[in-house]
Amino acid sequence: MELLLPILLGFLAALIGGLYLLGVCRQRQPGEPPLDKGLIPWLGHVLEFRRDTLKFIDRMRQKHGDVFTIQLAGFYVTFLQDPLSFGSLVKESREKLDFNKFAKQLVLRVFGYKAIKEDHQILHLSSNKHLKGDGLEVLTQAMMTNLQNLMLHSIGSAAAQTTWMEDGLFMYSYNIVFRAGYLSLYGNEPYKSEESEEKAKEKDRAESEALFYEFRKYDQLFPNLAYGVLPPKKRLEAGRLMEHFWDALSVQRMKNKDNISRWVWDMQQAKDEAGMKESMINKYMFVLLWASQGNTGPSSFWLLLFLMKHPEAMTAVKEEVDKTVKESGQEVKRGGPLINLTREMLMKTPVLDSAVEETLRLTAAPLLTRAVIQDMTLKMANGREFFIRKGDRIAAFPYSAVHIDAEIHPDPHSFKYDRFLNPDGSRKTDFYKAGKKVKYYSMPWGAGVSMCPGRFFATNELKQFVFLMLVYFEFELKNPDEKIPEIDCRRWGFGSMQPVRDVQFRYRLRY
Ligand code: HEM
Repeated sequence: MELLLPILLGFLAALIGGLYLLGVCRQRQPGEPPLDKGLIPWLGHVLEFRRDTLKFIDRMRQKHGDVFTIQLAGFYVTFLQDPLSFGSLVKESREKLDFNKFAKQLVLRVFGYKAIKEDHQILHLSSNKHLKGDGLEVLTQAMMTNLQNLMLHSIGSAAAQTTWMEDGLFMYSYNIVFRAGYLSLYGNEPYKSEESEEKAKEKDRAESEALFYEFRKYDQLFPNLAYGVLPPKKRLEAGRLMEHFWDALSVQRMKNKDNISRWVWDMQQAKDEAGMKESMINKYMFVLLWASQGNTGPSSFWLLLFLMKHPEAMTAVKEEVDKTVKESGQEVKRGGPLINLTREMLMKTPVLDSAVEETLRLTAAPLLTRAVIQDMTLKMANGREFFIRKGDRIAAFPYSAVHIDAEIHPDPHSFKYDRFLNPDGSRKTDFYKAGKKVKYYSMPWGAGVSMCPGRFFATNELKQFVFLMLVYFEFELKNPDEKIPEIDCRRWGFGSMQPVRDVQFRYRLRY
């Protein structure tokens, strides 16, 4: 008996420790948000959450209100779903809420990249210089040249002039916008003479096509890879794809390119100066490819589709596009020069701006997550306060909290191209809930420290693509009565959503 007692006590301690680790022992303390651990120890609600994040969060919100803590695969995550209180999450100091810790783990798992402490500063320095203001002018011009190379290379051939081409709208849009964006950021094949220019352009087209093909494979594995639930065979495939991208985007390969964007170039240099190994910089190039090309393509699909399904929106945008071209003194005609769509022209399109914002409201659904570094108090707009524990996470899912809130955006599931326009044609930024102005009325780019640094370039890319489609092509849905496809709910939380199926359309040159 004397011998048995310590063994029994040891066993009991291990059992309690185990249960504690599995989260079974955690209880809601006074002042904390409602706690919902789910039925499965440690895993908690992760399966339901992964299956359909939107549905799950709405169910929790109905049960608990706008703030609740749930258990997700070993983490306790407090969801803040009151849009009037988003400031508490977005503006909280970095000593209390940290974005990097969470992002570091993710980029290692999904891109093989080991983050360094200078990363965020390097990214923001380069983005502030080259993805906004004057720096953006250069990139917008590069995008224009590359879009025209990809979309109009067959111009001049008699067949291309009259023949209808058929394609899936999602694949067509994603393909063109991905490839043009990639070439604009990572550079073009160099050439020395006019003859070799055509060859170089052809090589750009072929190489970017091959890259897109591989990117789509990775894209489809991504959500499960990010959640660490890929089956072994697919994990191997993801590993093989990663290696392909590290090589395809490597510093060595880029040395042979022309027109590499300063955005990418400056970051390569800064990481080199910070002492990072070249093989790790190659991996970072893949992080940047993912961040810059994974969202804009799908968003361009939704934008074109919404316009095609809403003739009044299409007419308004088309009128604005025609007017902008005319006011620039240019004319599009058969055999004439290609139009030069400048950043200045892109700044005179409030109707298209509103259509882009509306598209992103309906189809961009990021999950904002922060690690809680110190015990803290979450202050709500209505004066309530909640204690949050160190080691937990705080998250917001603006899609359900704001984007489709019927009070903020009446008839929230309908596409209204002028939702973000005032009657005088200026941008509408006044939206209300319970009589209070909502500052964060749409959050496709996230917010605060991790807000998308590429948002101005992304908006330009979407506008350039639609602009060129309207100027150069006639296009229509193969089946005009076909319904807008549902959103693929496996991707909630990952930025721009994708459709569950493609939609066939046809297009041909107008001139
Ligand atoms: C429609 C297109 C796009 C959407 C909807 C989008 C959305 C987002 C969102 C929601 C985040 C924040 C993620 C978080 O808080 O965890 C983000 C981050 C980021 N985006 Fe975008 N993005 C788009 C296009 C772009 C483009 C074109 C670029 C670059 C040229 C870019 C570069 C980045 C980078 C580098 C980050 C990481 C920021 C950081 O770590 O602080 N994005 N994006």
